[in-house]
Amino acid sequence: MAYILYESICNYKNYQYNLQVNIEQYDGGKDKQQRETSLNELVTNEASIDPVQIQIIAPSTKILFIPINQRSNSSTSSDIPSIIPLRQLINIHQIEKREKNGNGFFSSLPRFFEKNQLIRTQIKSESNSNSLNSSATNENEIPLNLSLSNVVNKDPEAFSHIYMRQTNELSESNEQSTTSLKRSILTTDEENVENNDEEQKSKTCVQLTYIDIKSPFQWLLKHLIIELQTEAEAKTFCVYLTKCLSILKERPRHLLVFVNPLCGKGKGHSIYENRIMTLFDEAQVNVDTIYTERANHARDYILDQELTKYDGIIGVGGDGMFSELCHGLLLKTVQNSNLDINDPRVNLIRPETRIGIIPAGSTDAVVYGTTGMNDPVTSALQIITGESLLIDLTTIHSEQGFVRFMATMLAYGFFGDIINTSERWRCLGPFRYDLAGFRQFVRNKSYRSHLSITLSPNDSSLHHSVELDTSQPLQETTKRQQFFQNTETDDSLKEIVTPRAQFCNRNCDKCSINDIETDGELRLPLQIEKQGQYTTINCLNMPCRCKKSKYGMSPFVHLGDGSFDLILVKRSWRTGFLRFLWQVANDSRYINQLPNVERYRVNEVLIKPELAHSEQAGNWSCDGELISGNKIQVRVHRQILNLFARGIEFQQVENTKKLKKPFFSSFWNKNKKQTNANV
Ligand SMILES: Nc1ncnc2c1ncn2[C@@H]1O[C@H](COP(=O)(O)OP(=O)(O)OP(=O)(O)O)[C@@H](O)[C@H]1O
Repeated sequence: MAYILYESICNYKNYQYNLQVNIEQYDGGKDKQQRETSLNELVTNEASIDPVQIQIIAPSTKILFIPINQRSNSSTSSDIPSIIPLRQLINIHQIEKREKNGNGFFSSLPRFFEKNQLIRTQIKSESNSNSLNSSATNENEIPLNLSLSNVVNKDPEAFSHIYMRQTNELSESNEQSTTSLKRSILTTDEENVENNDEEQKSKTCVQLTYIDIKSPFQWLLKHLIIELQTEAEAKTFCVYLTKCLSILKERPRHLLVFVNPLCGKGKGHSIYENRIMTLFDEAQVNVDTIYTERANHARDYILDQELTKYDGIIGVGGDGMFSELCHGLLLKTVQNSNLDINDPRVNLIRPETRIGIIPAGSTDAVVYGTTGMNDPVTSALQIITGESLLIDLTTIHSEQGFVRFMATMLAYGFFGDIINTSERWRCLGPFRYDLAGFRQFVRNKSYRSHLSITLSPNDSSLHHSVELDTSQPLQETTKRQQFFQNTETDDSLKEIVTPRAQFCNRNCDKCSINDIETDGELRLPLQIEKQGQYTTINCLNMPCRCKKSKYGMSPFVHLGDGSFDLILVKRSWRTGFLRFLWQVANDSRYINQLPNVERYRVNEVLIKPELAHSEQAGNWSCDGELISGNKIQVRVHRQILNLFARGIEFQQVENTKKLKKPFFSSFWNKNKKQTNANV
């Protein structure tokens, strides 16, 4: 049942609204523990509301702006949202608006303006100036409340010098210009206040800072200043909403932030100081910041220090920084619970602390995979609102024991060799990767390997009309095993084991399946052995999207379903491998249709290079770092990390599109047998 916690009239510009705070009563549904709170916790002594003892669902609380006295359809402002859900509210406070007689403007401008908001305001003030000036001819129609855009319109002289600075400084489009611009507005404003103190009269306004989620991939911070009728009303409104905000338990209050000053060509420092710190300030999140001084600084700090006072650990950097945080946190949990990390069958325990990553690296595959794009502000806002995403990680073991955790991709062969060569060519700068890639492509090396693959039992493609006798799981495994082993051609096997084409969404079905038993059907892992000559063998825990690959190498891998994708690229002519690379860069949804590519969804894989007498093994790379081993075992750990991220909301864009077969696919299929024979 919906309940109105607060109601009054407010003004925004020259429009009037019925302002409501609606809460929803808890009706005994699921998620009780997390969501309920008692209404009397929200109601203070000052409140006029009857402190009824009801349970409410805090996250469903919303602020409504209902237009009143509509004279025409255009009598509401498009700047004001009709609803601000509590989840999207960052903070609220009363501000005092002083108005100059005649040419009124604020003395209390919002504390913080985002760069793009300032630009938008500027553009708006230029384009709307005529219409607003003419609409203000009648005294009764002068806006009761003024935003920055109106201020500029109403008193062009007072702001003309600021306008000049805005134009000059913003055209430089660097972070510093935004900072100095903020200062310039406030300074000018304060000077005017001092000079005209007697002329001013006081009104009470409320500033709401909230997140605008117009695009699911990009979140923006916005400010809204509304005016209430009396100071008491404004105060009650702020008290209620502050209380509501305080019961959002998922929001972090204290964070530890590691900044890699060298990441992404040295942009980590400026991204953090100019764009992110102000957001944490706005949200009143306490932050302890450490600028890393060497590789593994963050990992060692997490391992050595007591971190229980923090609600989360944040890295400002790229995938390497993310990997450091994972290693620090997971190894600490392993130590604390006396687990043997060198045992390939180790069962890890999920750390309680959440990890967040603010993208500032050169690839940012983790952030692309978990938020949909690499926007530092969006990631910071998802941390502030306490979004949560459980993701899988894999352990990598060699014959020597534990090697490392893998978050994005493990590669043997082509991609490992590129990393190895580019390490030796460091003096060439970033260009070395392209050069090493070209060299490797020309060499067209392939490696003979043996793979023991444990297929994921949760992938529905495996339930291919095999009748199960659930009372005898062991026997059943054998039956299935036989079914797969007796499958005659490579093609029919491929059809059965290729994962379903379904993007991993926020709240996706596959990641929310609880166990290996669903629909009364017992799903058991299935073992297959493979042997062949491969140009590259890749294990992907995330899609690995980046600027150079729209969908990543494995677009349908799921973040939390307890499996990862194994992509095998068999030896082929260079043209065959070029097709694979082209498809990865442009549209990897179809790579399994290439004759030389196989894709499996797996729980575990053991990769053993098989070398003839004088042959040299290929190189291994894991999350962009070189690793070594004669045989490598990769094993997934389901939902082992809790990330501050929302997951990707693909459904609006991608799932509505029908997957089309690639242009060449019919040609490939026709010639598949011939190509295989040639190789
Ligand atoms: N102060 C530092 N000096 C040298 N290396 C550092 C420092 N801080 C972190 N590192 C190391 O730098 C490596 C790369 O960092 P990071 O991943 O943040 O940036 P990137 O390489 O630009 O981004 P990406 O991994 O997305 O391509 C990491 O492996 C990390 O261990």
